[in-house]
Amino acid sequence: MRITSLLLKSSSSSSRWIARQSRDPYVKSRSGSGNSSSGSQNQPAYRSRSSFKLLSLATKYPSLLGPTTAGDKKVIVDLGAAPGGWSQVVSHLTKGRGKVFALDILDIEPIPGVEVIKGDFLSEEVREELRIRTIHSKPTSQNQHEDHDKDKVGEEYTSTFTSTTTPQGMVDCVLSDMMAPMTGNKTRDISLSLQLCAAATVFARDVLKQAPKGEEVRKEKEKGKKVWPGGNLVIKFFAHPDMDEFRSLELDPWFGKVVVEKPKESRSESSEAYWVCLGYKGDPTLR
Ligand SMILES: C[S@@+](CC[C@H](N)C(=O)[O-])C[C@H]1O[C@@H](n2cnc3c(N)ncnc32)[C@H](O)[C@@H]1O
Repeated sequence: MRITSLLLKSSSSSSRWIARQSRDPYVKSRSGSGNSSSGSQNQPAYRSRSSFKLLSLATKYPSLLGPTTAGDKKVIVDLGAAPGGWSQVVSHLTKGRGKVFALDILDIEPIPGVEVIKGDFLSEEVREELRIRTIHSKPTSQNQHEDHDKDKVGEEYTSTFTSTTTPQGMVDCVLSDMMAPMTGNKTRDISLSLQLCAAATVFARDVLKQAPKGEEVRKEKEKGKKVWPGGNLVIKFFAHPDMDEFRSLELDPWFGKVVVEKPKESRSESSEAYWVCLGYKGDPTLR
């Protein structure tokens, strides 16, 4: 194909993209009138269109960012966080009282209360650094690390946790909106996406708070609704039979409840969806 036709092809797809963006209400409200710091009192401006997907999920699942215990500080990990929309939402919903770790290969402009880590999540060293940072995060009333308190920082503290097993997770919620650049080759794209899902899942198993044995699910006193006391995981995936198999083997047995969600803000022509995994129960073979 000649380069001119490639250019023509890309310019017509660019115009389609621009037209679609200008019609998209979530793109319009993302940055107010072009100023990303603008926004109303109730609805702050967010950096990404994707922010509205997380807002939608958090509205449907009020304890998504962590079991709602008054005064409890949440620890939340945001994977594939750039430009920072989901972290802004988390910071907003936790009223700045949570501890948020945002990781991406790309730069993320600072967000108050959010600790940014730049690195490739598929690198074992990067995952290990993030895991250690979550262990150093401020303990919550529920955490079971009282013997690893703040004065145990530095080498001793770190070396205690350099093994791949965390005795008890510190994290209330792991969010993954990670998405590798699409190559157009479906087999390759699904395989890359599966790799990211697998890395996020293994990491979540290592760091999430685990529901106490025998208390994996309970009913709320007032409304009689079911609640899952363990930590939660949200992962973006692309619909494919391999993904269904991944879910039934790697997610369903480990969580109290796993649901597929396609927020209305997610474009209908995209095969993306999210697994919302509630109530981490731990290794099914050990229960
Ligand atoms: C859809 S965007 C995330 C948008 C973000 N949730 C927001 O609201 O601003 C997907 C992100 O995944 C990141 N990503 C893809 N592969 C990654 C990897 N291996 N490690 C870290 N980040 C990765 C990309 O750099 C990209 O910023």
